[in-house]
Amino acid sequence: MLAIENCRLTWPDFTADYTLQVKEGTFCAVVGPSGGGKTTLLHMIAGFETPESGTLAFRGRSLLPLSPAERPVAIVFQDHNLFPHLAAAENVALGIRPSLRLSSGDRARVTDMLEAVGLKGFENRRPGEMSGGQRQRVALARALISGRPLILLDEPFSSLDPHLRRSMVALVDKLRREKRVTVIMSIHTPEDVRDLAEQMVLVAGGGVVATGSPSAILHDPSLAAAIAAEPES
Ligand SMILES: Nc1ncnc2c1ncn2[C@@H]1O[C@H](COP(=O)(O)OP(=O)(O)OP(=O)(O)O)[C@@H](O)[C@H]1O
Repeated sequence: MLAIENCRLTWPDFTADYTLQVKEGTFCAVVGPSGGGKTTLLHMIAGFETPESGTLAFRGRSLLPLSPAERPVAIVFQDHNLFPHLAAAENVALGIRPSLRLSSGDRARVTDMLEAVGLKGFENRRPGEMSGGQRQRVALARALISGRPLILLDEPFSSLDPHLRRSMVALVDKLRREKRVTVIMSIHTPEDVRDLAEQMVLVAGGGVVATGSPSAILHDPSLAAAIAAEPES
């Protein structure tokens, strides 16, 4: 279980206070209006933002004393954060060996992971030689190969066309099951995750406004205004 209780962050123009529980192994989608606090929530779980108060624990252990590198968390950013001068295999290998001194076992794991995300044969391609969807597959592979049980994805597919976006969400869901990880993904287009996410969290005004099954959230008339505030990317 990921348990977040009254985690508060204050900036001059924005106050956030998050309370949320996510069961392990779940596909959890975070939706809500632009500027509502989705990215801030993910950054806080990853350790890039530190709450002034509250508790944040995974498997009963507080994450707050841990640096981002020490947390059981891997994050995929919207802009993928790949190193442009490194090949796909090296970018993925950074998830297990930041030094890039790879054993033959490491190389085999990288090849297997690239195959799992549908990039067999792309080992030597650099990010600039791949499409947006392929780059996000590399970023996903790097997050998954780390073996960290909590995978955060911050609007990872919003630059992709709707068809590709949906197939990437389906890939994330398939890999979540295979690798038995917990996925928390923020997304601007709730309909893309309606059939696959088990938990949907509506974040607005710096807090969790509602959480439940996607159909419960998306069919609740009192939440429609906040959800409809979402621009189609
Ligand atoms: N380091 C910071 N310092 C000050 N304000 C910040 C900081 N980080 C985020 N904010 C503010 O927090 C608010 C929430 O931002 P956040 O990026 O979490 O929203 P979001 O829901 O992810 O939006 P979007 O859907 O547009 O990505 C915004 O008003 C933003 O300006």
